[in-house]
Amino acid sequence: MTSSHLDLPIDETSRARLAEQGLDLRVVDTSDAAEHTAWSDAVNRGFLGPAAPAEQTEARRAHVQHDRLVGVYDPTAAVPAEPVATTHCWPAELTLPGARTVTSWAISGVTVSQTHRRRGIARALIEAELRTAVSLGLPIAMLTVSESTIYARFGFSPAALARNLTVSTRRVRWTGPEPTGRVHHVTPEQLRDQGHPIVERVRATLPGDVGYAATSNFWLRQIGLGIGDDNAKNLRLVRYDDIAGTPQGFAVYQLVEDEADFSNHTLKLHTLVAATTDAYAGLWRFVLEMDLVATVTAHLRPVDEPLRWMIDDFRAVHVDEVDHLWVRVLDVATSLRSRTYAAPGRVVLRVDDPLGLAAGTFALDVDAAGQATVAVTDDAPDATVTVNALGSLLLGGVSARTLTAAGSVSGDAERLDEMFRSPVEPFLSTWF
Ligand SMILES: CC(=O)SCCNC(=O)CCNC(=O)[C@H](O)C(C)(C)COP(=O)(O)OP(=O)(O)OC[C@H]1O[C@@H](n2cnc3c(N)ncnc32)[C@H](O)[C@@H]1OP(=O)(O)O
Repeated sequence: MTSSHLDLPIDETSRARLAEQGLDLRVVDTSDAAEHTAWSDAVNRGFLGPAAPAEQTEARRAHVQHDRLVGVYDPTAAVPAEPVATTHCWPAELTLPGARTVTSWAISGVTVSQTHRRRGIARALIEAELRTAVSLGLPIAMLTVSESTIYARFGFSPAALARNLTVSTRRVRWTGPEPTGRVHHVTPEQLRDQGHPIVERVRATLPGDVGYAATSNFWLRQIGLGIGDDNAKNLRLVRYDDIAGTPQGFAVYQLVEDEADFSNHTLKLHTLVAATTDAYAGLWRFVLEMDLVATVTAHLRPVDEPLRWMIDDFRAVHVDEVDHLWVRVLDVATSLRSRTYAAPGRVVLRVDDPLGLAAGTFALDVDAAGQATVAVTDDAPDATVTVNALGSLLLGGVSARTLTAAGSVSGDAERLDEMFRSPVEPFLSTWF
């Protein structure tokens, strides 16, 4: 990296563009409680949430000390200290196929006040963050989205999908493996220490997953210890230990009563993380066979979830698929080098990028072990891809044939699929 993300100055191009509108683009000083509070209040309002109590906002400040917060300020606004637009970015580890990780630029907290919308402020902010990531030497930017209509224009594309499941548990008989371990009810404090190492073990091999620290609000909110979590009291936590007593998985859920029929509860499964297939079976079976429950809903589950192959009624599970992790390649050679490939070979890729950040022609040579070397080349391309398509292909979960049909890939899709497809479907297990 050329510089730390905390001391890199604000992007000059976007600063100048917004200054023409009388707006001031700057990095928020997180050591200044009032400045952070004003930024945080703007984010809450931008995402249509309630105002947060002062002590919660102050507690959150500790969690953003290593992040880059940006605000756009309008000196003519009635409350000029409160930004009219925000972003929140930090470097995070993204897993790629082959259990490789690459530090990428996570972009979050993108809001523009309703009073200032549709005059190019979000565009200035996003383009600034892309150039910031390039300045930091980070090859990829990534985000999760509130609406799937916003980010393609900036070169992002869905790279890991997710599923929401609804299971009619009365139709289900378990036909999967007999779990050999044991489920324990645990406290949030127990899971705080025991659960995060399991999350890390899974993340290390799961393309699309993104790392977060054991002290982060991302982790703490999953187990009911997040700041200002009104729902925490409703959460139930279980841990799965293998036959030797080693924790191998956990689940977090809550129960919702049907007031007309006490035997008709819904179990909302918030999280189920399993580092072994035995733990996976043990936790799902526990959830599916709970008395007084007729429906299990599970949000944010992997596309290749084995569950339906472990019960006798495939149609007891209703599946809804959504986009989840969006990826934007900034440095093609480093991105392509940062993963392994399913088949050896050579492919010359031309990458088209309207923003000009990643455009070029690159020769990808993969050896018998799946390791890549990448070089800029003048050779004729075997395939041409948009930068959006490259982001989707990079994680291995979207086929080049599909993207050819969609018009974002042309050329030798068959060879791209042989090389790029991942045996594990990419999945991001959190929101950010
Ligand atoms: C990673 C994240 O944080 S995801 C969260 C995104 N934020 C939200 O959903 C909060 C509520 N919405 C907002 O705060 C704002 O409406 C934003 C951030 C979505 C857009 O901000 P604006 O400043 O109005 O966008 P801006 O004027 O820069 O528009 C940029 C482009 O995106 C388009 N665009 C903006 N918002 C939307 C939208 N909601 N849906 C589709 N297109 C959109 C514009 O038409 C424009 O297109 P063009 O440049 O190709 O002609």
